[in-house]
Amino acid sequence: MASEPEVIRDKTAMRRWSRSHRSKGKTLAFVPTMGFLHEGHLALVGAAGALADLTVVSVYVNPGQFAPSEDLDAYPADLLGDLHKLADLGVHAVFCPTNLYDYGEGGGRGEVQARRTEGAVGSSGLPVSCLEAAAGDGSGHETWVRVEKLERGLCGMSRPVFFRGVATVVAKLFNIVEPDIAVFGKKDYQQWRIICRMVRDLDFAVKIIGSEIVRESDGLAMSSRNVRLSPEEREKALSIYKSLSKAKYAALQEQSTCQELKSLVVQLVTEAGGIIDYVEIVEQESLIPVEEINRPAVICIAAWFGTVRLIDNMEINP
Ligand SMILES: Nc1ncnc2c1ncn2[C@@H]1O[C@H](COP(=O)(O)OP(=O)(O)OP(=O)(O)O)[C@@H](O)[C@H]1O
Ligand SMILES: CC(C)(CO)[C@@H](O)C(=O)[O-]
Ligand code: BAL
Repeated sequence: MASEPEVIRDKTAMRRWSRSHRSKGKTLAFVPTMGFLHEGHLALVGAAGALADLTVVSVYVNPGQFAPSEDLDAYPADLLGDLHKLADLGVHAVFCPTNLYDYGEGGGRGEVQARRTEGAVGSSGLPVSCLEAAAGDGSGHETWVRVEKLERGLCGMSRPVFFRGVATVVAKLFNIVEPDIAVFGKKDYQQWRIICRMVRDLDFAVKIIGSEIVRESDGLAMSSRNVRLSPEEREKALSIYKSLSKAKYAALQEQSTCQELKSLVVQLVTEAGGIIDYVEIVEQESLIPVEEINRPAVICIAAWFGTVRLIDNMEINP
């Protein structure tokens, strides 16, 4: 039986742990998560375990990537359950930071307490994240990593603070954990591409692995947010997978135009009762919209079912 992972809550202790193992020649693979782990996460952890001597998983719901109007407070959590699952997989350390944005007296605000300030805007006039909203005037943490073009479209349209928050927290986690390899899921396709670009552009010495989407047996992409769907919404949400599969078939067999493919997905999801945020077909690496599928593309969707916003995608390789 595998031994229990070391649970580390302090960022300095995390860096010390990593450095002590790295100084003995061990390689580290890292899987960042927001917890409430499901088989999708566990597949990433399994992939990570095969790629390095030691595996570190972080469990942290990052206020810096949620706008005050989003679902930070409703995000599901089950740390004990997560630790059991990670112990079964032989994970070596679980990083659950309590001081990620704490820079000491006078230099930071400690961890976020008050999170919600609807419609908060920063001094730049741009919407702020729950991190700045909690600090009141945004004077705590003020350094942000932005992957300027890749963050604009798709989820970036309706979540304007999301990707700078993700890029920033992942950069912080990389600086603390100092992994050799990090594994991200392709379910969050734009996020994965953004992290790859950030690592390239900023010369992080971390190899990024993109891991395939893990689905429920009926096709719904696994997501921590699925637990917030009612049984009826869960049924309706299946229209995402069904419509993407039909669109992929139509792209490959019938050479439909991208406009036709997008209309098909919009129609099927809307008929099922979903509210479309976006449906877009983009190049796999640049995420630039395409008119015709004559090169590797990916069809991406975000849609609401009740109060739950789900994302999914399917790569199309002509
Ligand atoms: N079904 C899945 N297949 C593959 N990777 C996944 C899947 N679900 C999540 N991941 C990956 O796990 C990592 C952590 O994601 P996260 O903790 O946000 O889980 P999540 O299920 O995506 O939650 P939610 O979608 O509700 O935010 C990310 O790299 C994400 O892409
Ligand atoms: C990468 C991540 C852990 C950063 O908070 C998060 O966006 C996620 O779980 O996908
Ligand atoms: N998996 C993406 C994290 C988020 O939606 O905030």
